[in-house]
Amino acid sequence: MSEGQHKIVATNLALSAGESLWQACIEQLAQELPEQQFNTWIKPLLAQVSDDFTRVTLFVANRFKLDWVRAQYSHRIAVMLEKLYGQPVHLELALAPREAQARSYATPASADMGAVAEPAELADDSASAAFKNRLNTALTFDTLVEGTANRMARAAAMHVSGMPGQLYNPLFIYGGVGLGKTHLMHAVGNKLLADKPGSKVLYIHAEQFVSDVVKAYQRKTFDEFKDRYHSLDLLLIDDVQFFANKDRTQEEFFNAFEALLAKKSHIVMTSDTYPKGLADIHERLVSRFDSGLTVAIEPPELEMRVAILINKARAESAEMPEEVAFFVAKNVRSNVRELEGALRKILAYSRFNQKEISIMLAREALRDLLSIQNRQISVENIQKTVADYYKIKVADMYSKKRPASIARPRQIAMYLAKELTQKSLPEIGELFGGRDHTTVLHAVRKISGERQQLTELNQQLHVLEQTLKG
Ligand SMILES: Nc1ncnc2c1ncn2[C@@H]1O[C@H](COP(=O)(O)OP(=O)(O)OP(=O)(O)O)[C@@H](O)[C@H]1O
Repeated sequence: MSEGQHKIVATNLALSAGESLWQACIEQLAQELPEQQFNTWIKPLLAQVSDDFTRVTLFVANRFKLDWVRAQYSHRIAVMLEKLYGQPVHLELALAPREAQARSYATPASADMGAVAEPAELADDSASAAFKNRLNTALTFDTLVEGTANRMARAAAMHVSGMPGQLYNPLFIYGGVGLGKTHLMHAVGNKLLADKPGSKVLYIHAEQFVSDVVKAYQRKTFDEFKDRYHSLDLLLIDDVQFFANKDRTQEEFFNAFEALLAKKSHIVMTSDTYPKGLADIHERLVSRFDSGLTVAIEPPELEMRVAILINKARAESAEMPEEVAFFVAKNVRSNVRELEGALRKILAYSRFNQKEISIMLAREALRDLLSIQNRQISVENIQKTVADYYKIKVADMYSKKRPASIARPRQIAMYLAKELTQKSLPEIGELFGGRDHTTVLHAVRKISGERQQLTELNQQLHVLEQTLKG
């Protein structure tokens, strides 16, 4: 980062909203990181958020700290900001100018500019975090809105938190991005701890597990690693698809899995796909994943999206009229994280302009987002996306070939064309190699009927829809 960018500090870019985004981020990091690490590296950071929320610059006191924060925390911070905001956030690190340091680094001694701890000491979070459960206490069953989309998963999670180690072990929760899998997992841990405070619970992202395996390997500390993982009462492990192609990690996870199940500890996992859909994970592990209860979380339906918006606005001490919530929910359909992003924009917009929340204000606040949503999805795009997904040629979308491996993706593409575009049945037929409109109608009916029955097909359609809606 060049010196030139220091002047950003002086410019007054959407400070309140930016501050609240950054505030939410550091509150989350405070929950997840060992206190000493948090106080030393995160608390002293000064953040500058651009007014469209897409760029965050973090100012760090000196070159050493800058390198350290970049290496150790920048990825994590960027992921968290993206989670909080609902869209990718570009993160930059810069050296803080002197006047900003004087103004903003008036933090406790641990954050003293001169007092730089040894990296080796601080890098070792495996020991200091050994009994930190990494749970976010805000993510509970109470704050999770229930609807048809998550009813099964929620009921199973509730059951596990009440009677761990018994039914549904492991509990495998899968679904698309931002649908509340992580939230549900934390809720299980928080409820168990509320009921039985002495329980040993750990929430961990699969990537962190990978990194723990690597550290244990490098430092030859597998005994400590095993002590740590094999002694838990409840292991919550997020996004296990990240184990793909990591043989050593898979082996260690397999061992932990067997040890935990043998002592009737509970394991809850999440992933973006059902176990058999996981790529590059050993079969013995996949079959273990599937040996308890596997349950999907679907994208929330309209009424659930409305309830989520109203609840979340209330949690921010704001009232969102129902008609505004309907307007937003109809336009933001893909996942809850996006809904949260939309809500944050509306609240910030209303606060800055000191205006009541109305449909007009929401339309204004979400201008960019709505224009992206309204971007036309073309039949050609659907054909290409579906062909890529099922690994067939785009040309097969208009060919006369009939083997099931081709005919079925073609029917799925026809169904999506009817769902996601304004085209009529004859127009769609025309674009699929001049087929009759009754062929299209048959495909649409068949796929929409099967979608109700077949969870796997439903899941594939969600992935395709999310990809197409961008
Ligand atoms: N039913 C719900 N009620 C209230 N909040 C929800 C609900 N579902 C999701 N959320 C919120 O939406 C955000 C995204 O959820 P979460 O991080 O749990 O998604 P995820 O499925 O784990 O996604 P990813 O796979 O991308 O990590 C969180 O802030 C979460 O609290």
